[in-house]
Amino acid sequence: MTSAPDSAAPTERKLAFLGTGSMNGAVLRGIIASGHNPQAVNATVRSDARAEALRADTGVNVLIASENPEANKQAVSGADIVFLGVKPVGIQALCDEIRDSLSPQAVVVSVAAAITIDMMASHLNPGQPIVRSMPNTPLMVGAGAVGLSAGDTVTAEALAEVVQLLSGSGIVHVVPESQQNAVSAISGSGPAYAFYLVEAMAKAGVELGLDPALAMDLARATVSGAGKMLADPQADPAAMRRAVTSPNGTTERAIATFDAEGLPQIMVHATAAAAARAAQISNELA
Ligand SMILES: NC(=O)C1=CN([C@@H]2O[C@H](COP(=O)(O)OP(=O)(O)OC[C@H]3O[C@@H](n4cnc5c(N)ncnc54)[C@H](O)[C@@H]3O)[C@@H](O)[C@H]2O)C=CC1
Ligand SMILES: O=C(O)[C@@H]1CCC=N1
Repeated sequence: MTSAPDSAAPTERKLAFLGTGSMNGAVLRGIIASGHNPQAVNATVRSDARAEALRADTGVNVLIASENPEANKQAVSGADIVFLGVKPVGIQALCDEIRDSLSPQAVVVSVAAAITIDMMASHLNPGQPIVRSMPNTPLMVGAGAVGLSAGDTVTAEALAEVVQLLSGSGIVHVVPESQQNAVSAISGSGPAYAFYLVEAMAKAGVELGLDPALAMDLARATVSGAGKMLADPQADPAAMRRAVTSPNGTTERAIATFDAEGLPQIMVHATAAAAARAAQISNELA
């Protein structure tokens, strides 16, 4: 068992982000926006352009892995918490690469879909603390959702530290690892469903005769505004929907059409397909 050393203040703890693309970049931006010292953070990327953007946005130390073969190893040296942000197919090779550069107490947090704690453990040193997470990109604006599952060598204190770190930019739930594919299908992929809804609403507006730019502006502002209303943890989406739906009015006709054409069932099918794909990727990479 390991425990998080208490030598540094939480905002000074050394962090490393390996593969700082869309998702790990969103986690990093959320953590920096919530007050973590950027000088305590190393991040690796594979392009100069991404390195420049990340330095400008966050002030963290950026290493370019495509130019420096030691970048990932250097980034994790002395780190307390290491976020793995490459595609699922690359996680195990990344674990092999950094295994002997990690401090034995460093908590390895993967953001990858489908990669189990056991799959990572077999590519890291025995006892290395491992957390499997499923975050989402709204973390970058302080409105994310994260599911976390801890391996059995992660202490309660170390898990609490990861929860605290991410809680500054979203809600965090600790879930059994067996539920991670479902979390991925709902909140990991979910921002894409909301963006897809905006695209569909804008297209529908054009069908109704609106100018495309106007239709997109209305759709974007509407979903964004509804999202802000939902940010209150007490918000009840069904009650909020009813408040918009006048009896025998216009909204009622639209919702009746969604129901008649099976939108709730489509959501069940779509998320089942996403979760099944995660299980399939696990099997392919095991
Ligand atoms: N994009 C999303 O909304 C979400 C993604 N995820 C997970 O996040 C992971 C990354 O996905 P994205 O961010 O979408 O992909 P991405 O392609 O934007 O980010 C991956 C980054 O890693 C870099 N990279 C690859 N190998 C590297 C190496 N050896 N060293 C340093 N950098 C390296 C790539 O250049 C790229 O910038 C995946 O495992 C995915 O399952 C999880 C939840 C949501
Ligand atoms: O599409 C994917 O596989 C990743 C995992 C959840 C969101 N993006």
